[in-house]
Amino acid sequence: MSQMKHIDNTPSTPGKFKIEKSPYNRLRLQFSLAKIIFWSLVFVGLIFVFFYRSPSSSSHVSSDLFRRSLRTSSYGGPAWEKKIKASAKPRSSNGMCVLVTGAAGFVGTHVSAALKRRGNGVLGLDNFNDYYDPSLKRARQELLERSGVYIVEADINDATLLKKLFEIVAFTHVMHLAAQAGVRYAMENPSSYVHSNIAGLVSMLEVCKSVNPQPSIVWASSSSVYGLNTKVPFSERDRTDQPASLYAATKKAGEEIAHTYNHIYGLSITGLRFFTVYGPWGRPDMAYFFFTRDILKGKSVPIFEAANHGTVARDFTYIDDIVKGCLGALDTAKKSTGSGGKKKGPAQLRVFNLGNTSPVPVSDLVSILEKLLKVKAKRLIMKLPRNGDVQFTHANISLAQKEFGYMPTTDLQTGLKKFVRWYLSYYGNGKKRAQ
Ligand SMILES: O=C(O)[C@H]1O[C@H](OP(=O)(O)OP(=O)(O)OC[C@H]2O[C@@H](n3ccc(=O)[nH]c3=O)[C@H](O)[C@@H]2O)[C@H](O)[C@@H](O)[C@H]1O
Repeated sequence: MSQMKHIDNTPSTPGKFKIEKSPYNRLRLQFSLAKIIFWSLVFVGLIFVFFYRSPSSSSHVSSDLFRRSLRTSSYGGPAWEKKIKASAKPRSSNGMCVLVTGAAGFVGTHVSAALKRRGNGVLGLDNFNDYYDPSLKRARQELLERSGVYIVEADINDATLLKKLFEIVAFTHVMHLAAQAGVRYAMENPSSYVHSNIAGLVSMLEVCKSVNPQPSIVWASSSSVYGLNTKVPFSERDRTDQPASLYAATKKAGEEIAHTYNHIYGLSITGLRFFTVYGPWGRPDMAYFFFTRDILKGKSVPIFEAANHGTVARDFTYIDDIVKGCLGALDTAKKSTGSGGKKKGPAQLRVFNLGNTSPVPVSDLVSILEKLLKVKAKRLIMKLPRNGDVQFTHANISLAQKEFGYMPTTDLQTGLKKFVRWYLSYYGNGKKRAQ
């Protein structure tokens, strides 16, 4: 301290000592100080405004996120509640009543329609984001509306809305399919995966744990959690700690989050690891879909190849088989044991592979499409990019088979035939094409 005092009192120049002695100069110094502070504040303010408003800063990502998924349309009112109740009403009084998130998505549409067909009450929820052509989602919505399924347009991060839905309807089950899909897109827009697959999942589980009665939850995990695992076929007991993409990492995180909510709150939770699901009304970002579009357009088709001409293969699984698996999981889901945020006893926690058990090389997929479309593909062999892809997937389905009789019956040739028929009828034979 005494040393500090010494330093403070020692002028670096004799002149400086004199300035501080004169009252006039002290006034001038205070005035200059005030000026410096003023201009510093102006400068800091300008920097703040620049970064806050800059389109290339991180705010771009958040505004993009907002545009893509936080769009929650206005809701409420007696007419709105009436629509919800009508959609969610099961045919028989003891029937299942299911909230399907991601209902305008590929799997969500098929599962919602199947549940409604067999007499369950179904309410859809979807944010209709533009990850891929939203008009396809709107067309799926029309399809569902015709069969009596209403879709509420909102994001799963909107907890107020979720709570409101549970106030209107005591859902027995939640089929949680809303997610940011796609393995490669995770490098372009990583925050969208965190937003939907992690924050969105937690938002949904938070509401489910606090309502009374708690619903049973079945949700979409992914074959991608096996990542760099090389032991085939992939079994639920295999390691899943080497994800190759952020998509896979968020799905793996989802499985751990599910464990936590099961453990603390007694929620009954079943995760389904889907293996490359394809079929009519599918996702335009997936290879079989845009290969079809590009073969018809005469554009080249990039076919990935592993090192040393290694085959890249997928356990492509047809949508109808996946729907059967989803319904089987819902039907065998036990009740949650907690209520109002408190656990009363141990609850069911399961994970199942839903695959086809017969991987097909991507080049064979292209050959099948060529035959069905009667057009030769312009093949462009490319090195498997290091952006999230794994070389192969192959499901062991014995667990799902044992638990609820899951047994896929559609081979790739048969499934693609149905897909191509739908594609041509939906987009027209070369007239209206997928974007
Ligand atoms: O099972 C899953 O959990 C995931 O399945 C799906 O991922 P993937 O199996 O990667 O499907 P998809 O992109 O159709 O590529 C198919 C094949 O074509 C190869 N492929 C792909 C693109 C390309 O340009 N060329 C190519 O050869 C590519 O290497 C691959 O071998 C879902 O998109 C994902 O959301 C998730 O659900």
